[in-house]
Amino acid sequence: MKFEELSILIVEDCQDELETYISLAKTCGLIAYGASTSDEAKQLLSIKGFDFLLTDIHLSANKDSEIGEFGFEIIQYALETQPQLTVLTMSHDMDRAIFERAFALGTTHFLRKPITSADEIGIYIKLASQKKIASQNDDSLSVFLNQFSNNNLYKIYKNGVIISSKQDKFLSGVAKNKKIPLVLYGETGTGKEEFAKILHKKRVEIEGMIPFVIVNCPLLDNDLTNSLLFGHKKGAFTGANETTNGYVAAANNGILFLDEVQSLDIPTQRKLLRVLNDGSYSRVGDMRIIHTYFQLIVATTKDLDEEVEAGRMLADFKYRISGAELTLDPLRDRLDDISIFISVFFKKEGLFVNEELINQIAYKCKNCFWKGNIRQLFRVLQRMIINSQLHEEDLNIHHLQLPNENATKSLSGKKIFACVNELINPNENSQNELELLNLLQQAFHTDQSLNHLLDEIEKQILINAIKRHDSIAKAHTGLGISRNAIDAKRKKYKI
Ligand SMILES: Nc1ncnc2c1ncn2[C@@H]1O[C@H](COP(=O)(O)OP(=O)(O)OP(=O)(O)O)[C@@H](O)[C@H]1O
Repeated sequence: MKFEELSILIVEDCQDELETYISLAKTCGLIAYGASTSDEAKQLLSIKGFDFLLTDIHLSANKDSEIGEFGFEIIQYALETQPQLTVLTMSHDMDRAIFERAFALGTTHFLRKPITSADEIGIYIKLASQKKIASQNDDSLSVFLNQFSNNNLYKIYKNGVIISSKQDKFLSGVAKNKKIPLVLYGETGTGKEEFAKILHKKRVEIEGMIPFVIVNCPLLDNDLTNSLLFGHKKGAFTGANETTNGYVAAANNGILFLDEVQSLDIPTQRKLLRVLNDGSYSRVGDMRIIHTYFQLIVATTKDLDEEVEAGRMLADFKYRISGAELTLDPLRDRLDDISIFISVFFKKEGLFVNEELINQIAYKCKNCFWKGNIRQLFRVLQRMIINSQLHEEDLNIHHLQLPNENATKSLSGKKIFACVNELINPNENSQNELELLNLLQQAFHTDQSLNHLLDEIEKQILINAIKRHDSIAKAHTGLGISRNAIDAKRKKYKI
């Protein structure tokens, strides 16, 4: 893979690694420059234009300073001074917070260190260039997206976020009623944060720029939680050299998004409750009462009623954060949407993929469990592109590598039926079990709508689980779905 005449700045604090990366980049035909601290990188960026930046995250500001996450500062500086630049980030640490912050700042791809081959650099440079061209070619993306949006079932945003028209309307309603909090339920990777961002976008369209503050609750450091959320007064504790405003102040007149809200401890819930009731709070080490008003969005992978029942969440807090509620279904429950996700993903990556290949990929993906949901699907598709580039072949179905735990079971229909039959003793079959066996028999011997059959089977499983547990709360836990999900299914199947 050759990239003649294109230049790259590589920032890496380990001298040996820096030299290796420069030499690998040169093998790809890139004109490569190196820097080992953030000050050096900024200096180079201020005097010379580059096509690409490849930066480590953990490095020092200068030769005398300690190592910190200065890579973020470099990305920010680079894109401010050279907005046309394409940024790639590398790190040993594939920590999700780092990953997401790098992307939020404008990174197009994230490479795991150490990088050992020129091909690896070449592939990512090629992918990054395609993605950049696709995002600049906004018109073609919009025309493409409109094909799907026009059928009125979906709204597709320019950044590729796909949402049902019904959900979009719902969020528009919440945006107009900014006193209503929003609770987003859903497994990991179902798009809760994306939905929160859409709500913010809708409010900005109505009111102009307003703050949007994201708090990843599990990452709040126990000792510093109060200070991070509510700010502190200078001198309040050792190390409090300046008075700070916390997240709640930063969200004033805007939106505070508490991700994984169930992980907040009880004292913090109590303090937040006061803010949510009348907007009042005080900084750590300060008696003065201050006010802040924001719309609250919380996201959770848990059933909040159960959190209350288990004593992990204050009933008052749950009551106060409840308002509008949206449950984002797992990908395995929205198989009809898989083709659209795949099409939009490739379009955003700047790749033309024909309909036949999209259908083949979708067919295979529909048999997967997708425990990481849309995030996991997109990673698998990204891996597919990388596989095709590594083999220097046009993208084809053989490049698709489904995650192992998702591998389709290779039992034939007859074998599955025999297994089920063995599990259920025919002499003691309940009406419900017989119904299930009938359905499976029909499924294997006649042509019927797959979705209809799966719905019918799901219904029988739910009826059985509710009967077996004699409690809806226990049934949804047993089935590994949320309370909201079971309620929605009960409504759908009129159970
Ligand atoms: N509706 C969607 N349309 C397009 N892409 C989506 C959508 N939902 C999620 N994604 C993709 O999946 C990724 C993960 O989504 P997001 O972070 O919003 O999930 P989440 O539910 O907040 O996950 P977690 O609970 O782990 O924080 C996004 O970065 C995006 O690439």
